[in-house]
Amino acid sequence: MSSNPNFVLQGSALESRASYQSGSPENQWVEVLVDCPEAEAQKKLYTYRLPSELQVQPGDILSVPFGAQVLGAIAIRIKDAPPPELNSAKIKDVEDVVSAGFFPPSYWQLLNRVAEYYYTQLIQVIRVALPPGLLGRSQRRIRLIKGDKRDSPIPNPQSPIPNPQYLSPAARQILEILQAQSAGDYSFAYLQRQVRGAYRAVRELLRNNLVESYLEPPRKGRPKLQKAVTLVVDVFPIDVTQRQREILEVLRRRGGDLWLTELLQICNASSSTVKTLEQKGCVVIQEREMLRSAAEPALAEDQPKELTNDQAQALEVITNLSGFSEVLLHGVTGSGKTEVYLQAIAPILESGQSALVLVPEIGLTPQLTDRFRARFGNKVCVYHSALSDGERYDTWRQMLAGAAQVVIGTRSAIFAPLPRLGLIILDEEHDSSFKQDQPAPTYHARTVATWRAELENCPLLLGSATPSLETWVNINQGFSRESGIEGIPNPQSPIPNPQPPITHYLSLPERIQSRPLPPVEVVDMRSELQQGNRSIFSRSLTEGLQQLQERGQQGILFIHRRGHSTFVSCRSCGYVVECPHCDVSLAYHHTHEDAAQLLRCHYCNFVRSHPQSCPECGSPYLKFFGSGTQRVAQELAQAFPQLRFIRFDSDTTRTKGAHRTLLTRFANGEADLLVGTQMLTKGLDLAQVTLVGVVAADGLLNLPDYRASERAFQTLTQVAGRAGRGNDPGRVIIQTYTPEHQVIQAVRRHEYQSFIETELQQREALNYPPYGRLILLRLSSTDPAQVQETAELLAATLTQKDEDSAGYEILGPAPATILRVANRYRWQIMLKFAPDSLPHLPDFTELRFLCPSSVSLTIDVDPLNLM
Ligand SMILES: Nc1ncnc2c1ncn2[C@@H]1O[C@H](COP(=O)(O)OP(=O)(O)OP(=O)(O)O)[C@@H](O)[C@H]1O
Ligand SMILES: [Zn+2]
Ligand SMILES: [Zn+2]
Repeated sequence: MSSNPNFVLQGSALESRASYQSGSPENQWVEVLVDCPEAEAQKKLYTYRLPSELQVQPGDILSVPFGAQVLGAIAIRIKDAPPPELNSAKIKDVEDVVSAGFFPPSYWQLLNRVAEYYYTQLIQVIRVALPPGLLGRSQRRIRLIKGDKRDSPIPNPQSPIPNPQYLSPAARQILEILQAQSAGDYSFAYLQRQVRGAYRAVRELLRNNLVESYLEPPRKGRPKLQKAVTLVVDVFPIDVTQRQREILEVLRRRGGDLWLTELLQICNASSSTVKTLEQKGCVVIQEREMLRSAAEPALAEDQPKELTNDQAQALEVITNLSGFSEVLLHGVTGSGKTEVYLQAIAPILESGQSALVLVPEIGLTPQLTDRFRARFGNKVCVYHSALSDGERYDTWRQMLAGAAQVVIGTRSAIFAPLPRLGLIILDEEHDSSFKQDQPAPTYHARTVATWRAELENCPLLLGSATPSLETWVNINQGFSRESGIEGIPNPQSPIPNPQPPITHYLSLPERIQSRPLPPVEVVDMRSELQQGNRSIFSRSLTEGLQQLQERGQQGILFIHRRGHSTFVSCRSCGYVVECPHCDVSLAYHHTHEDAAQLLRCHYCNFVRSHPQSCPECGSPYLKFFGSGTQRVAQELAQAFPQLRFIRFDSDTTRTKGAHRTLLTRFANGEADLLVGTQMLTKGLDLAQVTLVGVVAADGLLNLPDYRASERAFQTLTQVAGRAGRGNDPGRVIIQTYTPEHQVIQAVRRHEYQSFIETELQQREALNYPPYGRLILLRLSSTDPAQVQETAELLAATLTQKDEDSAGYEILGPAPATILRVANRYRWQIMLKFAPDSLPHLPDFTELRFLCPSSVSLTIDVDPLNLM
């Protein structure tokens, strides 16, 4: 394992840094992030005094006394004075620098930039970036530097016992203790117990380069070691028995390398037999690190495909990029964007660099990760929040090791500590799951990716069939800025450029093999009703579903909501059953015939049984409104008893691996139809899917949000794009009560560009993103009066700032669309401003200072979700 020069993780690499120079300024203090649960609960930085002989930079890893322990900590800020509220006599000293420059400067800059832009504390950003427990409860240890490794001032480097005359008695005592033990290695705490003045004495020894200090990684995160058996001879010696020969043969057939347990299992042998083989010099048994990467099935190898012309052109531009640039790969659904990513990554890996690929939700796209694994094998590493802490820790260590690799991950993987980054890719860049609403930092992975690419001086590739308006405008502006052309970039006539533009627009306007995009049929559900069809399935959709089995094809049915019905209401008095903790109606859940009938809150998860009669007037006539996945599933079972379907929503995919299992069953043809929500719109590439049905598009269209149209267009286009990706032509049926809606019309005609132009005009008129910027202050409290008062106070404070030409407009304060969620009352203040003039907001601590402890405040920068 080669160690990377920038990220130094103790335990795998040692840092012997000359940080003990004298003459550094007296009286400095350092604020540190201490990594342990107690400190974390306090949500604050701790201040320590810097002994004059220590030189510390932000980003260094230190060891500090904390309570009775000595813990790992990250230096955040150097200060010339201690905080006034602390008694400076009581401030403890930093013990030592354990690892200098743990964060390379560019990475440290990135974290600081995120903290600044998103009005949040650096400590919060570091928590998002670091896997939990990376430094937690690390133990500081001291070990002898062996004579041959010592580039010391001692004349004879081979001398086993250095001349101790110039050392203090305490230092000599410690040296003796270490030398008396074969490994020459003790915990610092142990030495402190044995020797008075151990602290100074160890520093003396460090200064003389006689010992080294390191942090032992936390126990729970320790790499898992396991015995591996490696074949080391080509020709088997004659003295091996028949049985031993069999074992060697197995090992050879399996590539000469197996875990011991595996080998024993396969051969049904005992470990003593394998030991004998080791004694005979045929194999070596070694402890090796076993990476706890999430278990994934073995995959057949996959070769690069021969590219279409469009793909080849796009790839050519991408591979010729050098340095920072932003590239939009705008390819219709099924146009082969993923193949372009794969072939863009290959040369990066060959040159010893790494690539980072961000995807919306990893569980939903096992197919995508499979394609990467099939192409790049064990160079692929998956990183997302659903991994266990141990898995995350291992993945981090693997990334730090610095070998060329591909990391595929969700939002937070943008902070993956990959050295030598050569390319960043965001697949489905328009997807809103790249944005974190809360907790802070409320970052958008695309924004952070832009900064990271800039800092690492590498290209950023954004891929989508339906690019976000932000990206569209951004690419367009960069393009025209550099090349001097106005308006929408035209990929058909690339403008010759003396200097390469910093943004590029690449288009894949056709599907692979010139397959047509599926025709989209819009069904007006009002006329269905007029003609006497009361079913939730139109006649077209019914016919389409009936044909599936006959033709041996598969379909996808998209429903906007999970559950059975969105709400339950009394026919006699109109009462609607609501959540006792939130201002929303409860959704009715009924999964199958014998299952309990439940009412569930989709905001706080409150559950109650379904009442037999109206809680208000006692009437037995309760009616269900709004169809969710369960209701549709029940109606399907009634109307099409032969049809085999799989329900795919967050209720059926709760368990680990459920996504993969259900999708694999579907791909294997165990069902005719996949019925589900939003989750199935992404990246599904199945040749046998010909029919896509949208049961009711209206739920998507009429949301109280300025982004509703953009989002509806993206979702419907993506879901429609699942049809007809193989040889059989596809067909899409969208049912709606508003067939004339511009979103429906744009989806029907596969018209991205004209849709987006209309949309952009509306945004510009209202000064909404991407033309204006927004910051949303979210306040919440269990006390309705207090949160309202605080919101008013904050708004008043911000208004004063406004008079000093703060450069923003204030909307609100106003109660959130749903005032109460999980017993917390929510208020909001919106700030609107021009994108090029940063507002002069009071900083976070100032605003936070105005909030009583019972009111929590989140600053959502560039919010996507305004609810
Ligand atoms: N050059 C090629 N020749 C043959 N098949 C290809 C080629 N490029 C891609 N494909 C295949 O075409 C299918 C669609 O490609 P892919 O899934 O990459 O499209 P996409 O643009 O990412 O789609 P979406 O955005 O809809 O998820 C895949 O099965 C892929 O293996
Ligand atoms: Zn009633
Ligand atoms: Zn609730």
